Amino acid sequence: MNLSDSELIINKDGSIYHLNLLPEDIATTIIFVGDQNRVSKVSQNFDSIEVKKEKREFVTHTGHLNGKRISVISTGIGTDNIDIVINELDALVNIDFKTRKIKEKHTSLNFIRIGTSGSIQPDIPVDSFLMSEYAIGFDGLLHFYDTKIPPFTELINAFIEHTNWSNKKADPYIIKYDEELGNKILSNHIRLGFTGTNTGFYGPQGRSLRLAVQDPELNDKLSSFEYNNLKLTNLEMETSGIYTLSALLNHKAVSLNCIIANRSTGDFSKNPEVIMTDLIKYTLKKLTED
Ligand SMILES: O=P(O)(O)O[C@H]1O[C@H](CO)[C@@H](O)[C@H]1O
Ligand SMILES: O=c1cc[nH]c(=O)[nH]1
Repeated sequence: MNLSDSELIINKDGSIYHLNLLPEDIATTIIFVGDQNRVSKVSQNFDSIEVKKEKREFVTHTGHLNGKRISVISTGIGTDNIDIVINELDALVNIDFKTRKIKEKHTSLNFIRIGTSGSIQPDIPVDSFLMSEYAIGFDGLLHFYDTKIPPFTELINAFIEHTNWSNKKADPYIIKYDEELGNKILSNHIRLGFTGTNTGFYGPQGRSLRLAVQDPELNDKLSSFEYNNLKLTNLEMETSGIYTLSALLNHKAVSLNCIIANRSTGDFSKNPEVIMTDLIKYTLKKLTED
């Protein structure tokens, strides 16, 4: 089946609609960052930079480090942007833009998110690093796809009961990291965690400036939830979407979090840029050593 012009949208120069990238512009190892200014903080560590392109909040640099080709792309904020980024990256490698047909040979990409996040446990301090072993999505993205991902039904039901989850919100869903890719990056500098992916930074993460939230106890319920020794550790805004689309499209994904806020103690990192630089350098070292 040929994909129509309105489904697979290709710009006049042959690049994909939002990312503005050609198939040859991306490596198979791709680092995601939320903030476009973080892209050059990653690529300044490369030995050489081959591609620099951007459109909207999606900035891409592709280069080489220690003989390995790596891309870094800013996703902007939220799983709605992740839906665009991962579908378009997958199209770049798995759809033939000339015939508009899905290629017979599948190419698998490695996605590594390097993001910031807020801890919800007092013993996970600011300036620490966390790899999301599991993510629970409060954003609903998974429900728009015909998914065969096995649901963690008992865990989700226990969560819904513990939090008295409002049925006006999207049904939470749970999804795991890619263990093989995770093990390549993991060390005793990084703890494994269970990450909540929210559809906003304020109300959805229980922050109240001038607006009251629907459930002021929600963050306490999130941090007190425990099921088979699994406790929720931190909140951010992309991981569940990255894990879901990677699993559905047969790519590998891992999400790394710099803990810059601790929601239970009220702390915020004194120098988030320094700890982010540490995590970037650490991750690049792990990705390029063999
Ligand atoms: O620092 P990034 O990677 O953007 O990640 C976190 O920061 C943003 C909110 O400030 C959200 O995108 C959240 O997931
Ligand atoms: O508390 C936080 C900190 C960073 N990013 C988030 O989404 N939440």
